[in-house]
Amino acid sequence: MAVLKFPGTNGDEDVKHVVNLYGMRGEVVWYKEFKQSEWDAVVLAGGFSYADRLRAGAIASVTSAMDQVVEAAEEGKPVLGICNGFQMLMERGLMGNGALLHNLNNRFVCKWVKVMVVDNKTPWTLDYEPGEVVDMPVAHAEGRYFSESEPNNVVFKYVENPNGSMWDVAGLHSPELKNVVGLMPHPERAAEEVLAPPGRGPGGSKVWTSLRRALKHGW
Ligand SMILES: NC(=O)CC[C@H](N)C(=O)O
Repeated sequence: MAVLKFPGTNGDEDVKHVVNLYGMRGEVVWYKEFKQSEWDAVVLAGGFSYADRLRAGAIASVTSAMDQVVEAAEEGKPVLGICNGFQMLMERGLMGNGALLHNLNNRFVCKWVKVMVVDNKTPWTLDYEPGEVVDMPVAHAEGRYFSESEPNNVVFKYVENPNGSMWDVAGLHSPELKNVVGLMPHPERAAEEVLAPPGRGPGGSKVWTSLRRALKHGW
C-alpha cells in the first residue's frame, strides 16, 4: 500500500506502522514519485500539506500525484483519505457535494470521539456492523462538513460531534466509487489497545482488518 506524503504531511509514518502491524506492506511514497500502477491501495495521510494554504487540501488536490490517485480510484483500487487526505479528496471533487469548513468554534479540535459506522459496504469498513459505534481521535481545524442537502454517501457519523458538522458527517465515500473513502477521525491512531485513553477503545482497528480482507478476498 502506498502512503502518500506531500510537503507538510505528518501522519504517514503512523499509517505505515499500522498497515505493517496488520500484516500488509505499507510504504511512504513522496508525492512526486507516486505511480499508482505499482500499488494495490493508496492512503492519503493526514497533516498540513502546503501548510493548509488557500484551504486545507486545496493545493495537494491539484498535483499530478492526485491525478494518479484518481486513476487508481477509477481502476477500483481502495483509496482512503484520512483527515487532511479527506480534505484533498473533497477539494478534488471526488466526494460529491459539500465542503469541509472551519470548525464551528474556529479552533483546532483534538479529542477522542464516538463515531458510528453507517456503511460497511466499502473495502475500508467491511468488518464493522452497520450502526456500530467506536472510538477514534480527531485532530483538525477544518473538518466541519457543509452541504446544501443531506448527502447519501455517508460512511461515518459522529455520535459526539466535535466540530458542528452538518448531519454529524464524519466520513463519506465517493458517490460513484465505493472504493474511495475519506474521514476526519484518525483510524491509524486508534488501532492499538495501548494507545486508547481510559474508557475508549481502538475503534479504528477494523479499518485495517477490513482492508486486509478486501485485498485478499475482494469485497
Ligand atoms: N490532522 C489533520 O490531518 C489536520 C488537517 C488540517 N491541517 C486541519 O487542521 O484541518
